[in-house]
Amino acid sequence: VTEVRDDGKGVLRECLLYIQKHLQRKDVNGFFAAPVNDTIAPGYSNIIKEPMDFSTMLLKIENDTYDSIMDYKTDYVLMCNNAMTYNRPETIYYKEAKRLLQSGMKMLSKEKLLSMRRSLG
Ligand SMILES: COc1ccc(C(=O)NC2CCC2)cc1-c1cc(C(C)=O)n2cccnc12
Repeated sequence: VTEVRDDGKGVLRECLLYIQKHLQRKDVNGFFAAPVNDTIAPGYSNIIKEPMDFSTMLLKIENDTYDSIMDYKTDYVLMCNNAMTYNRPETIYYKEAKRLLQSGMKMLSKEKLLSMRRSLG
């Protein structure tokens, strides 16, 4: 049996792709699928200094930019917080961001990650 020598980044990439697939499924309208631009959101680039969206996070996963799941979680929280900063609480974007944040924190909870790490061996 040839032992699969992994540089470690491969395992992390697989985990992150799995996590992103499940988290992005919650974004049914695709509001977080691509960068927000000033045309659909007036003044967005003046208010949000560090934009983030799922397509950018996917690129970072594929380029092995993240060095841990917690590193990925930082971008995920940033994406949700941006939406809760720019949009008023009564908007669909704020409400979706709040929902994404809650479901994401369950998936990215310490317990969950520990059990995932244990199952990966
Ligand atoms: C990639 O971002 C988007 C893509 C598509 C849509 C969209 O289909 N909007 C229609 C639903 C009512 C208009 C909205 C957004 C969108 C996301 C956001 C976020 C995430 O703040 N946003 C804020 C204000 C206005 N539009 C948006």
